[in-house]
Amino acid sequence: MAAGFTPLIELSGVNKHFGELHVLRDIDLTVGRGEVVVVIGPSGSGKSTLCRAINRLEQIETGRITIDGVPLPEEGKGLAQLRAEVGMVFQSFNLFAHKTVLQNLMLAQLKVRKRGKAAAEAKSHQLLERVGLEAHAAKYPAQLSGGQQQRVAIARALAMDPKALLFDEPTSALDPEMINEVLDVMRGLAQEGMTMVVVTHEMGFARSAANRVVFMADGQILEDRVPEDFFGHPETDRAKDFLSKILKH
Ligand SMILES: Nc1ncnc2c1ncn2[C@@H]1O[C@H](COP(=O)(O)OP(=O)(O)OP(=O)(O)O)[C@@H](O)[C@H]1O
Repeated sequence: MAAGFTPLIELSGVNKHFGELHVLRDIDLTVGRGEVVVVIGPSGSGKSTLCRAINRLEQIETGRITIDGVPLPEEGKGLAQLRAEVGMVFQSFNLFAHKTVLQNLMLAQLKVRKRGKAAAEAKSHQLLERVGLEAHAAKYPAQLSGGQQQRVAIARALAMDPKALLFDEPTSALDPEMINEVLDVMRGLAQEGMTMVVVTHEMGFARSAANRVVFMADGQILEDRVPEDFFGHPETDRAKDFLSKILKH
């Protein structure tokens, strides 16, 4: 964790296998309140699995994950609450196709947050305004561009008043011209102090918005440093190799 932050998300000694594959190896990671941690690394290094483990979309075998000092709940109500408090934004948006944009934003507010209809509706409109999509409230996801759908997904996560947001390759499914409209919303959140863990291949975002860059390879965290240090002087051969390949593109 960078200096000046207090811990919000803590992983210690986390291990997970998929069959023979040791996908998370003794992961220790602390994310401070208000900190933006960008997770990068080669394909298959365990970045998504790490992100999903924090939201308990993947079960870990050994180790401990806590949010605000409280271990992740096992199941049931506590799990829905966790996923509200630590929202996740996926590569594929995961909006309900048969619901309007407004309904997508309202659903979990009514069901999980137990907000009244008027309060949920007001909050939804306010967030749609914030991500620049107020005019699209009555549309269905398929009527929006990918970038717009992802901004709806971010607004939906924000509607739960999360303590933190996890982003799993939020721009990987987007056409290049739409990437920035999503990254701009994320930069805004970072500036406002949202705690964020972001798995991404967008190195520009990592450089400009991250407090720390976590570099993973083969299920391990090999480097965990401030962006200037990581990009300026990567320490491990794996990171040097990764950066030389990715920065060529
Ligand atoms: N449900 C699963 N069952 C079996 N293997 C899986 C499963 N999910 C992921 N894996 C494997 O675990 C490894 C790590 O996957 P993960 O998606 O966490 O990597 P990643 O670093 O996010 O990769 P990418 O950048 O390609 O998304 C990969 O080899 C992947 O094929």
